Amino acid sequence: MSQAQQYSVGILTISDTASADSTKDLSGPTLKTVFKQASKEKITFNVIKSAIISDDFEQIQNIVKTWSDNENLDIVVTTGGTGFGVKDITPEAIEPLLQKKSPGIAYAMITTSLQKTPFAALSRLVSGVRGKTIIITVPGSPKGAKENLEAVINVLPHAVDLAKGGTGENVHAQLNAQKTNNSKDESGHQCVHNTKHEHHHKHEHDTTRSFLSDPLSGPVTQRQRKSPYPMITVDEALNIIANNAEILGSITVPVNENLVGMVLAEDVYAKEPVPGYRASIVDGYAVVASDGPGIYPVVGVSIANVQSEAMQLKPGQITRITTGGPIPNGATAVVMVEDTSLVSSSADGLQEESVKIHVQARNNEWIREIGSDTSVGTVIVRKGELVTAVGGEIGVLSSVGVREVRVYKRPVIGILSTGNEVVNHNEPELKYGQIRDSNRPTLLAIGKITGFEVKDFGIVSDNVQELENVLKLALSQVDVLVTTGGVSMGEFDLLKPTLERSLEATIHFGRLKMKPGKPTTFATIISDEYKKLIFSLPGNPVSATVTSYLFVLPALRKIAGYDNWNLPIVQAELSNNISLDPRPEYHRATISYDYTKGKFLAVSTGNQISSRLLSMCSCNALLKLPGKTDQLKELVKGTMVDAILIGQLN
Ligand SMILES: Nc1nc2c(c(=O)[nH]1)N[C@H]1C(S)=C(S)[C@@H](COP(=O)(O)OP(=O)(O)OC[C@H]3O[C@@H](n4cnc5c(N)ncnc54)[C@H](O)[C@@H]3O)O[C@H]1N2
Ligand code: MOO
Ligand SMILES: [Mg+2]
Repeated sequence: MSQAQQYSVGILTISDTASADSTKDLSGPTLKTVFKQASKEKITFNVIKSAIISDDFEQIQNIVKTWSDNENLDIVVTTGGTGFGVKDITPEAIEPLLQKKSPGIAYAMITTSLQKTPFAALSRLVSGVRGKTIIITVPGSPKGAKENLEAVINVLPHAVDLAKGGTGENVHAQLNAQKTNNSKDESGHQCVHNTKHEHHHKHEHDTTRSFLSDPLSGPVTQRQRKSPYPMITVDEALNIIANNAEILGSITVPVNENLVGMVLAEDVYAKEPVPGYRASIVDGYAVVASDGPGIYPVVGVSIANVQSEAMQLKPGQITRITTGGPIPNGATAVVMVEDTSLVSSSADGLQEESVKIHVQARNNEWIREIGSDTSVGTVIVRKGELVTAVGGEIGVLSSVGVREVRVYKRPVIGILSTGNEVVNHNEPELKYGQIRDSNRPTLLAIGKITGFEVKDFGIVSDNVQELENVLKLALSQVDVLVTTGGVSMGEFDLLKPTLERSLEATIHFGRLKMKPGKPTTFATIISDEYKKLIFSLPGNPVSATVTSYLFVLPALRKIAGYDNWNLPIVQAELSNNISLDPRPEYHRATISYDYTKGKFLAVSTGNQISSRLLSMCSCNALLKLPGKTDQLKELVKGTMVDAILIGQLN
């Protein structure tokens, strides 16, 4: 405890002027001084990274990501680009990188500045946590930067400690020992250490709301000509989705065939043994093994049926028994009927009187002991496990007297297509420019085959009001909403602004480094006290299908409580050369097991253009191909690649 706590810091100056001439950067050095002055014997801040860049979206993101993800800095402070100037984009670049937002930090900074100037109201600061790094943005003016950092610097060590999984107590002690000038803790303020706790109320983002999408009412002449959405990787996207996909709770359901497709919310144990009594494995005679071969009187019948109590057998006696029948007390083995012969029968010829046993039975031969199949207390299904029809879980649960189990609630999914040109697929005739809706039938089918309840919300035209109405209606009825179309750069691509501006949804990402599926959009909204997920998939039919497997299905599986919600991946050998796309590609292929080679072989489904839905036909795997580089333009036949299994192996 006496050792000083060390915190690594990076300072990023974001300014066109300063990046052209570093001597113009005054805020960077000012912030460094603030950190130096705040370093005392117990807590020291070490500024180990600093950089000056222009107001460039991608550069900002790259540096902040590197400093947090690769360099593992404790604190990253950016200065500049937080105002209302046309070039100011720092909050827009930083916000998508934050895995947890901390509007309180921005609030503390702005409140302090407001005491000096009303213009502080124009400050658009954002802050939060990425991994184990606390990221804060401060204004570009040296005065504002200093003032703002000083307002929060004393809470940063505590924030870092919590972000790193600590309790924060250590830092509290250090801070108290250091007797910092504004220690709130001395006045009895309690910190919340439960970092898992989430507040589910509607305006969680209000203090930091900022939009990347175009305004809804603006003319086409004013649309952004470059997507403002940072292009993130598929893995980053899956992480974001996983952080937002939460289990919905559990329900108790009876054990029957409807349990198939549900995921257990508890470990389930056998309540009764199987068999519940010592039982015969064959049809024959229960004997006392030590009697040996010989002729014995048949003193009773022990058939697989109700018996009030076990019969009693003495040495020198045998009983007839059927498969599954209860072994009489005193019997030590069963002899198969094939190893016996009838010696005498009753006068009416209906009953066996005595039988010859031809063989020497071994003790316990052909006897299933109580609980030898399933003993009491055996785990039958574990929490997080899926109940399948092949797995036999339903049968075993039935056999041991488990009549009900607790399972996770399954998410209800809504599906809709968007587009003025899109018409129902069974329309008798198409007008020029119309296309048949193939996305909705496909996604409805995927939802159904993967065991989820799907609701169809039809085709919605590219009209903000109609979109808003249907989206709201759908969101009131489902847990996860999947839309297709209208997420790219076209003037009728209205999903992003409608979600963000009309529905007040939070868009977590709007562009991915992948093919197909680049404009895939993921948003969340708090509705009916629940966090609902919205996947706005691209309209191109292949893109919609591929992204529904890659993103929607894992999310549904996570919500449904699957322990293992990722899709299975196998390695497969390419059967053709494949030229690489600049973006990492999810190439549709048919994979099958080749016994002579002892591996899976992958055959491409042909032309992979995102409109060619035929490339999905007979596809059972998505090959994960890397993006093209100067060194690697093509993967040759024979290369082993990861294949995400989306269909049956034939
Ligand atoms: N200037 C740019 N244009 C495009 C970009 C880009 O980055 N810059 N991205 C391209 C990519 S990649 C994709 S993918 C598509 C995504 O488009 P949207 O999500 O906006 O979808 P729409 O524009 O509504 O439609 C695209 C295409 O798909 C057909 N479609 C739509 N819905 C259905 C349906 N339910 N069933 C069958 N087919 C459907 C639609 O008619 C269009 O042909 O954007 C590129 N453009
Ligand atoms: O990424 Mo888009 O999905 O090429 O077609
Ligand atoms: Mg479009």
